Amino acid sequence: MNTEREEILRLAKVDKVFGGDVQALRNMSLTVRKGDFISLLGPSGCGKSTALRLIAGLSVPTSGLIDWAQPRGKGDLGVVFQEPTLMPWATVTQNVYMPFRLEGKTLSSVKDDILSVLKLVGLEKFQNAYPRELSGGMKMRVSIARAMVTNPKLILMDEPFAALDEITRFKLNNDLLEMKERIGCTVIFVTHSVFESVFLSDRIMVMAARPGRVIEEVTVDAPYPRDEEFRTSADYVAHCRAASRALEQAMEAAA
Ligand SMILES: Nc1ncnc2c1ncn2[C@@H]1O[C@H](COP(=O)(O)OP(=O)(O)OP(=O)(O)O)[C@@H](O)[C@H]1O
Repeated sequence: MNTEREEILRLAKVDKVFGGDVQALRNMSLTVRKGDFISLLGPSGCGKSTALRLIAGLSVPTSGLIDWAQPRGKGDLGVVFQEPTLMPWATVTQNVYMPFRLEGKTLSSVKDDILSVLKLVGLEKFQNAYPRELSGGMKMRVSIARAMVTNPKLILMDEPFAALDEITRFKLNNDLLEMKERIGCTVIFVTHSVFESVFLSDRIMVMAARPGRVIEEVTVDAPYPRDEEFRTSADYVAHCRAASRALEQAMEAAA
């Protein structure tokens, strides 16, 4: 990990308590630097989505701080959910245009940005298609394009590939890393999957439930770009073993 890279965001001792007694997150600290690919890995209920919602500003911490290094502007944050959440009545282009529309920009002024992100996700031939004409993987690509189109400082992804079949998921994992290389974005990615977290991330925050907390940070120091060769390498397996062990400890800690 290169600590020289520009800092984007810092969480310091963040707690989130719901309804006075559900401690969804305890004492979470995390520094996010430009270019990081960080996974939040843990069992159901360990506070992964709560952490993303706090970072997105959709919820406020009960205590602790969430500090952006620079004031966050519109378009500085992209979010991808497990469901693609596309507007069924709108074309691919119109769906990807949405974040710009919220910024008050006209479609004609951002057409080139939309085309270039659709090329990035491999959907330039589907600009005028409607969501019902697309496969699950293609819909997720549109959702990723919509999150990336404003060139945000940070992209939050909440189990985006969990509902997809394994082959589509592997392909999207590969493509996501390729996109990250090409546009140099910064990602926080929520997943239940050890294999996915190791393939994608340079840092894995392994979390435990009741209360939700980070119990270990696993560093995946394998270089990018990563491809199918990495997925079958001894290095990959060794990192998966380390992350699995940390996850087992997380499950034991919550038992
Ligand atoms: N709005 C809310 N009100 C009350 N409790 C909540 C609320 N949101 C989350 N929780 C509780 O906080 C804890 C953490 O939830 P969270 O959804 O962040 O976990 P998660 O790790 O993302 O789980 P999953 O992997 O199942 O999505 C859980 O016990 C959950 O029931």
